[in-house]
Amino acid sequence: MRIGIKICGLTEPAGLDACLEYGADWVGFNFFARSPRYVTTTQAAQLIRRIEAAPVQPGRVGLFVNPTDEQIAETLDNVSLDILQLYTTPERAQVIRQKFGLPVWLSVAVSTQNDLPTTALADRFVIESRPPEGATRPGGNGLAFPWHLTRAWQAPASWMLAGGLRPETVAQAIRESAANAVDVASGVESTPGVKDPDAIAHFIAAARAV
Ligand SMILES: O=C(O)c1ccccc1NCC(=O)[C@H](O)[C@H](O)COP(=O)(O)O
Repeated sequence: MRIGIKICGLTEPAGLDACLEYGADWVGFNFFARSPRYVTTTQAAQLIRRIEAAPVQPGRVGLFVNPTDEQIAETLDNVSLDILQLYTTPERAQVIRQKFGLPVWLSVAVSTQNDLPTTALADRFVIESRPPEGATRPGGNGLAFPWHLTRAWQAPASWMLAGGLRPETVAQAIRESAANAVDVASGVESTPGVKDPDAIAHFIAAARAV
């Protein structure tokens, strides 16, 4: 099985170029202003020009936290995205999907088995750790949940595993969770918001070797 890999929160060319060189399937651009990985639409559009010049192009995922229609529309006017990753309710995600005509990936915060979704309310679920009390953002906290929780789950749609993955843990996480796709942000960074090209290379190699 080939594991799908998303590297999230690209902010600068070196990190993006590593994703292109080592073959990430998707790259994520974070439009949540309070994130250390936040990019403006101008920055995202500049990075996407590098993708457009590449021979093999990863999918472009835009990440939004409780966005208004206006925020999404303004972003799509300036940035060519393939997928919207949303931190919002399933109902709102459906409305956004209808309105903008792009696949929607819905992030789901998990700490117990009961948190796992049972109906196909998105094109894909991003199954990630519930943020700790007092967290200032709903994702990108570098926190893992017990990976075995997803093993017996009858997933109603495609999904990917996220939260606290690192080059040295991703293989174990895939085995324990039975995920066929993974998502990482902070685990491949040298400092918050700056990707480490070597860590990206190691993460992708480790995941693909499972
Ligand atoms: O990265 C952020 O700062 C962030 C802010 C708000 C919502 C989501 C955010 N990140 C999401 C991701 O990058 C990933 O989907 C996932 O949460 C993995 O993050 P990490 O635990 O850092 O690998």
